[in-house]
Amino acid sequence: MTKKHEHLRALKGVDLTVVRGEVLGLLGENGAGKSTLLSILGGWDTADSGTMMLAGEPYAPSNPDEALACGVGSIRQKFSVDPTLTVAQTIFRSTFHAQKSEQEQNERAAELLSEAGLKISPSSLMGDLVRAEQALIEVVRLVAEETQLVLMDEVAATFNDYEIFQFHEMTRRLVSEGRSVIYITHRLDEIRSLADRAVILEDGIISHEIVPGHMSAEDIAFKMFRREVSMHQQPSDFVEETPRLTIENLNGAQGFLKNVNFTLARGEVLGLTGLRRSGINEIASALVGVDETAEFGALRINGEDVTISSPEDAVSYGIGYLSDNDDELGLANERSIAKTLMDSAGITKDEGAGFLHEVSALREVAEQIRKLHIKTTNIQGEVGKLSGGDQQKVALARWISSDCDILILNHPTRGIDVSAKVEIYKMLKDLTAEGVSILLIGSDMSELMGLCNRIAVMKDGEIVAIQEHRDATEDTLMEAAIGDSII
Ligand SMILES: Nc1ncnc2c1ncn2[C@@H]1O[C@H](COP(=O)(O)OP(=O)(O)OP(=O)(O)O)[C@@H](O)[C@H]1O
Repeated sequence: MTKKHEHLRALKGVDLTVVRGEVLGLLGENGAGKSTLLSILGGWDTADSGTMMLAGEPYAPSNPDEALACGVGSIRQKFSVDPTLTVAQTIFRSTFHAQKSEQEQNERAAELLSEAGLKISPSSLMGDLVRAEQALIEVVRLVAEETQLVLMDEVAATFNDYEIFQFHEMTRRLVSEGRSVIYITHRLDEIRSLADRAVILEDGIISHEIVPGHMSAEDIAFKMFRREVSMHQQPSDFVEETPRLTIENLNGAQGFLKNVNFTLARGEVLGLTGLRRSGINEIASALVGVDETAEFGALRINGEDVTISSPEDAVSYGIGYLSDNDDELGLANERSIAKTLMDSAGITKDEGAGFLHEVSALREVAEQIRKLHIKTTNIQGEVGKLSGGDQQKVALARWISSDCDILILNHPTRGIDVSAKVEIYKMLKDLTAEGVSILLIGSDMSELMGLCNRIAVMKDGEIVAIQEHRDATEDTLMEAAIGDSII
């Protein structure tokens, strides 16, 4: 199979076989062509040349509905759900059950949900579910649609360990029933525990086929990047004690956040983690002035009381926020990569030296693109045409090069390949060495352990533990996050 996007040869002759009852991992660095390949398999795009056979029959879907009619369904990287539909309506939306009464749909959905081991009500609104639950419902939908080949593109990028466990359980059930799954992820622990087999896509060509369960993450990374990638990170030494940000008795999110207290020191990375609906995202909304119900006993920056009523206010106080929601990344799809990276207007407090001078600014942009391995042949090209992981790098790079003293980064490395992640860890450490303070909201415990000086764990809208790096392990963090809940 071959495919060009404009002048870029995204797929240069891919040969691939998927057998019944297997999870096939699809690995490769950002921009390698993985999403392009799945888009063609799922009928979202068409190949320039090549043929596909499905169960021995020629297969060439011209749209996703045709693919679904042939038994091929996808959950895409940026899947969206209709928040106004119920769970049952979502599950049956393209099946004959959609014509049945609400009660019948709810009953049948309850059976499917129970077979999948999910405790979600069929009448819940999709908009009330968290992202991981929405993804699980999407899988149930594919089961209801009798999909035989399921394509999953980076669906679990922001899931916590428990959500990944649940998602993998469901995926294994799909294959044990004879379906096949093609699974894209950048989390090598995920691929090692889930995939029976994996292929590595390298610059539009399949370069390796591996059995990931038999290999270490380091060995897989070596095959992917043809060099060693250091997987084990340690946070920088941190000595500064002066609080830069002080939060006292924060209540918000319509009463959900309760008496939250913490400080963030100069040069510190404070992790913030928790299971679903723990309150970690709500803290970010309160801090950047989006949550109108937020009330602070005290909110101090460098010891001074401040009031923040909007993200612009936050920036004026030197607080930058990288959301984990694609729509809130602040990227305009049609803008050029260079302009997006250069124009930190509204982000930089002081549009000083480097950024005023176009030539040195462009040089800086080129350097960022090189360091982060952003795959593009044209820095004047549109941001929206970069691969998903490369767009995330651009969004993050803008904040890294801003003048903000405090960065709130929500799942900053989601969708980014392991090699570029290591570069990003270095950049974040350099920032903290310069005195920048980082509140790192995340679900990947090993990443938090590798970067954070302290990690705060939330549960039910409260901070239930703040663990020093030297005392914390992935297990102690998970125990605090779970508490006495029965999951
Ligand atoms: N619509 C488009 N127009 C132009 N170029 C595109 C378009 N879509 C993708 N590309 C380019 O094709 C290449 C492959 O992109 P693709 O999204 O398939 O990569 P990927 O392996 O899925 O990356 P990631 O891991 O970041 O999701 C990239 O260089 C990307 O910039």
